Amino acid sequence: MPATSSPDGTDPLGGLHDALLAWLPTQRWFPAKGREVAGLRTVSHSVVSAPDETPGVEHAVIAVSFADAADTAGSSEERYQLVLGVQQSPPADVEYAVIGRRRNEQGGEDVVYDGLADGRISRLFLSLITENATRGPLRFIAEPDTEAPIVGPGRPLIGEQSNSSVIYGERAIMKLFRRATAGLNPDLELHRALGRQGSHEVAPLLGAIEGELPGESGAAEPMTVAMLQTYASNSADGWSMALASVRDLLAEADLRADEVGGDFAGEAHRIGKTVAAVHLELAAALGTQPLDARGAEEIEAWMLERLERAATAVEGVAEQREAIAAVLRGVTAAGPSTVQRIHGDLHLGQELRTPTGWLVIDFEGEPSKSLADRIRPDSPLRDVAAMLRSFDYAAFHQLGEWEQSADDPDPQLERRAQEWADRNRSAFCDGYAEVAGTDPRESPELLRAYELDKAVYEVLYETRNRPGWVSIPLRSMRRLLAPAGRGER
Ligand SMILES: Nc1ncnc2c1ncn2[C@@H]1O[C@H](COP(=O)(O)OP(=O)(O)O)[C@@H](O)[C@H]1O
Ligand SMILES: O=P(O)(O)O[C@H]1O[C@H](CO)[C@@H](O[C@H]2O[C@H](CO)[C@@H](O)[C@H](O)[C@H]2O)[C@H](O)[C@H]1O
Repeated sequence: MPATSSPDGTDPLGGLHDALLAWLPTQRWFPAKGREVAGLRTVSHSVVSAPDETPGVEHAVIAVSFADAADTAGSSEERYQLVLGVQQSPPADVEYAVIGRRRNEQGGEDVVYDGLADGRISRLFLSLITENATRGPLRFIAEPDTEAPIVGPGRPLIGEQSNSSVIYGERAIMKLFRRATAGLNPDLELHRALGRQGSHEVAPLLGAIEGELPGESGAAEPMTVAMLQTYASNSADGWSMALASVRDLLAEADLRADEVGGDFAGEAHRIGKTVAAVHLELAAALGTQPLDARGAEEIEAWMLERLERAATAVEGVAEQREAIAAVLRGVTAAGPSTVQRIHGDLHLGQELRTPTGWLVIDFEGEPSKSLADRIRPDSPLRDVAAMLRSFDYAAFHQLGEWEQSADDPDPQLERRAQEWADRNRSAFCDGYAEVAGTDPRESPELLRAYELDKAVYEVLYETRNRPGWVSIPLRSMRRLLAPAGRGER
């Protein structure tokens, strides 16, 4: 059971709470930027390093409470995991990751910093995984029948991320899940299931770190701390590739989407095939079940509840509330279908083009959903719809940079962006149908409901994270509501 305080009864992170409160909003993975933080408490704390090891390594879970409990995620307290490095004089290259200072048992002061910034700590974690070691409440587990490369220190991944990853010599990548949630993380669960299914569509799993989280009753519950997988070197993500293609098209005023050098349709087709293969493998590994009327009502109720939250937060949604609800009701109107485990938050940035094909990454599901909701079987059309949304995003997000003024959009540019989106959405569906054996476009009501639900989610997501982007899903919402599925953008 993780210690919640030091042996003398004091909170070992007590003196650091103010420093943590100042540090957290500066972290990319902290999703609650802009929310009013009411307080912080230590939920669990344990020492991971052996007594003679330098630097000291600690694992902690903190709970951050918010003044605005009516947040879009609806929670007033969120739990996060920390790996801390502790040393009196840490090397200069971790200075940027310093959180604060804390008195030590010798009467001196230690520097406490984000441990993943320290290559010595990431190297220690990698070797503990290969040894199947246990340290305090943490269990380091090598994936059976695989061998993690023993390489030097990890280097932190710099970039947009909801968690924190370190890369080991272009051979392996370890992701520390920042949100602390009891239960098996679906990213680990589905990578494990797909890997054991022999999937070529995901990067092979190499290991994991599991820990414990004190539950409501005080009893410890298992929790996924981190996941180690093969690093796909020489890969490019689908979002960057798609943006380059749209840029080429917008720059070539006289050419059609199929005539410009950077046409993406061939890749969109391959991505469609890859996503369908993942769905078939997930079905084979974890089963499918028929979606009866009750199940459909539950999914629909969830969508309608999200619509209410979005309508309360965003005027552009409130104005269209009834029309949106009518489309979402397509879920119960559509008749029987099948559900299974799916990705749950698919987009072009979750797909990596390697020299041999596409890989799908990050099976955590939508970050704002509870674990129970993220692992609930759902229609594969949710993933298909999310990809269709992503092609729209890629097509329209650069338009602002090309348009003379947002109030005076250039209809020619809009037409060209629309042409790119249509071409790639179709290519994706063609590829999907080829492998899945069923064409998603043959279920138009359900597909439209899932697409609109995703757009509603995106309006909320962008309002909170990237307000400058909110017009992208708002425009798509108007298009999806237009009578023939086409309209004002
Ligand atoms: N197996 C992998 N090989 C190469 N790069 C990867 C791999 N997994 C993730 N990445 C890179 O790390 C980034 C973040 O990974 P992701 O799983 O999406 O993290 P998060 O859940 O924190 O958003 C990705 O956008 C990609 O650039
Ligand atoms: O990658 P995450 O699992 O953190 O997913 C969240 O962030 C995504 C943005 O990074 C967000 O995706 C939205 O923006 C994408 C372009 O940046 C676009 O391709 C997607 O279609 C759009 O939904 C995702 O919704 C969110 O959950």
